[in-house]
Amino acid sequence: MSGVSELSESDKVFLKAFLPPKSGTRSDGRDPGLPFVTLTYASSLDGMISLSPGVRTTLSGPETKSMTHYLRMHHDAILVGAGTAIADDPGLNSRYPGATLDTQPQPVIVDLRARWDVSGKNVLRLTSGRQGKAPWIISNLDVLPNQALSDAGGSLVHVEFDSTSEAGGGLGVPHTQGQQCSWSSILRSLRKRGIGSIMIEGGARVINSLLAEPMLVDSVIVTIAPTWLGVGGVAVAPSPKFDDAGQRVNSARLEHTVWRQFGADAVLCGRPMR
Ligand SMILES: NC(=O)C1=CN([C@@H]2O[C@H](COP(=O)(O)OP(=O)(O)OC[C@H]3O[C@@H](n4cnc5c(N)ncnc54)[C@H](OP(=O)(O)O)[C@@H]3O)[C@@H](O)[C@H]2O)C=CC1
Ligand SMILES: Nc1nc(O)c(N)c(N[C@@H]2O[C@H](COP(=O)(O)O)[C@@H](O)[C@H]2O)n1
Repeated sequence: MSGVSELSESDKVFLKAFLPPKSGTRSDGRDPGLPFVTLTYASSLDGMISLSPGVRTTLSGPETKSMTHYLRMHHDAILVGAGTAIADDPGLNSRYPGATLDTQPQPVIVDLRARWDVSGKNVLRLTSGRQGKAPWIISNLDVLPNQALSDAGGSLVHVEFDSTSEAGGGLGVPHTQGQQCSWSSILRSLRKRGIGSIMIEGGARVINSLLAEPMLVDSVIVTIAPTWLGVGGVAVAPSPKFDDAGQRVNSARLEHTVWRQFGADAVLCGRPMR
């Protein structure tokens, strides 16, 4: 049993304006080289997404879990960072009633340092059971994919380091923590591979870095669970931001917000203010 059930018609109506447009691409005349990006995660009342680094933590109740699987079915791809892949061993498929292999999102893992070994992981188990697609791994290394990955039909997506990121780096040079690929490069390379819409689920480093680039994010859908995880949890807290006068300002903000209760949880949808 997946514990995922159909949403009510009114839940679907609530979410509709925040889903990717039917074509899967941006409808507002903006950059066609980028996919429609939905940032979505579950948070506690103290802004935490897990109890401590590397610990898989259930925050969503059954209703918001069902919502997540509904959202997954409405995107071409679903992305997490290496930290999440290592901590959670996620399935990254949609278990929403009626989901077929065709409607499954493409799993994407950002793992530039090849820290995560996909062999024997849930995502491959689901691929072999035809319940999910074989993953793509965003990598900077100029190496052949892991045997288990290529046997399953998955692949590496090569993305260059951002030239402005800490410590530089380049093709084939193992990078140190701190070197980044720009989100724009990652998203553009996925768009070139046919991804028109992508749901980005986390973890904290991925979410925090994307909140600093509101131009790249179309929708934000946050589940808020009625619980506090406490000090030591993994927080969503983007880097501080300063105005031209050097005064501290809010790091990010949503506009056009709507709220709805799903079971015991609240769901907040909005668009990042640019
Ligand atoms: N409640 C929720 O909804 C969710 C909770 N989580 C939780 O979050 C935690 C994991 O968060 P966190 O540790 O921050 O890990 P992340 O999943 O954010 O992964 C971070 C790593 O991904 C790689 N990465 C991400 N973005 C980039 C980029 N632009 N360029 C280069 N590399 C990038 C880096 O790998 P490297 O360091 O190798 O370079 C980085 O360290 C887990 O405990 C998990 O359970 C996760 C998702 C959702
Ligand atoms: N929406 C949501 N609520 C929670 O309580 C969570 N812990 C997460 N985590 C995300 O979901 C992934 C697990 O996915 P599978 O069910 O294994 O497919 C996990 O990796 C996080 O991205 N999300």
